[in-house]
Amino acid sequence: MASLIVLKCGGSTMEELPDEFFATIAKLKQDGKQVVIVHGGGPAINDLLKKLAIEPQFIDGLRVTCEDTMQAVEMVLAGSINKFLVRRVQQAGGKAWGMSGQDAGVIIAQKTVKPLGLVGEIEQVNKEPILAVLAAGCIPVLAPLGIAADGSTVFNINADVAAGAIAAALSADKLMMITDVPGILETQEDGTKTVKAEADSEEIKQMINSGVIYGGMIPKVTSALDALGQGVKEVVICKGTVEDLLKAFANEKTGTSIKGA
Ligand SMILES: Nc1ncnc2c1ncn2[C@@H]1O[C@H](COP(=O)(O)OP(=O)(O)O)[C@@H](O)[C@H]1O
Ligand SMILES: CC(=O)N[C@@H](CCC(=O)OP(=O)(O)O)C(=O)O
Repeated sequence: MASLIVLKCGGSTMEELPDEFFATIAKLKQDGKQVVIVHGGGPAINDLLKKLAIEPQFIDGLRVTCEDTMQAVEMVLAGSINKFLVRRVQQAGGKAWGMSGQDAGVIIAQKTVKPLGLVGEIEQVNKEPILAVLAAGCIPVLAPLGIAADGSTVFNINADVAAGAIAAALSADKLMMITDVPGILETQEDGTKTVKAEADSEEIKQMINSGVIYGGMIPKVTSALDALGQGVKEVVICKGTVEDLLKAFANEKTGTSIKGA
């Protein structure tokens, strides 16, 4: 298959990604590149919970998900955000096929043993439905939900974790984590912040321990390392500018590049 890139679009970017972002993806697809989008939606879930008078709660960056919260998560991720992205791709001339990890059993998950309620841990990713969507000439747009093996339960899955597992199952050439910062930032002695061009697993562990990497960046880098351990060639953390996309597909450096040992 042609080179395949998984794009994880963070909820933090939903209102920021310009038309040119989607036009570039549609053009890359026309040129024979394979693109799979996995999206988040944390801020939009928080907005809906606020309207429902439910206080969002997180442990280590993961949402504590009671049944009422799960309903809101499903509405936002599989509903509004997923279809918003489908419309953006189609407005840009591409053909998008929105689905969640529940559909066709793409993400089989089980309830985490952590005290997080209906948060799922991924047991298996079934890549065939994604490959079928690609073969149909469409761009798969996936919401990070999982389904129990017996079909009984829907689970909330962090989008970075879902994107890493999907990239691994597809043996993607690259996983691009598109977020609201241009890469992993480090503070220099003079106080300026610079993007770290490359990071390996040792450096990442040190940056987590020293607090340089915190909050929402933690699931990104841990999922990146997991994906690399499972055969993904490179993970890039970046803002997803048109330049970032073109460089990534041309195999040039952009943002922070994380490579396996
Ligand atoms: N070293 C770091 N460099 C850049 N961002 C960092 C770092 N450590 C933590 N972050 C935080 O991670 C955030 C991105 O994660 P998150 O808010 O979960 O975004 P998304 O919705 O795109 O997944 C940044 O906005 C920043 O606040
Ligand atoms: C278990 C868990 O935390 N799920 C996330 C799923 C969405 C997500 O990850 O969105 P971002 O990419 O915008 O962070 C949540 O409920 O917020």
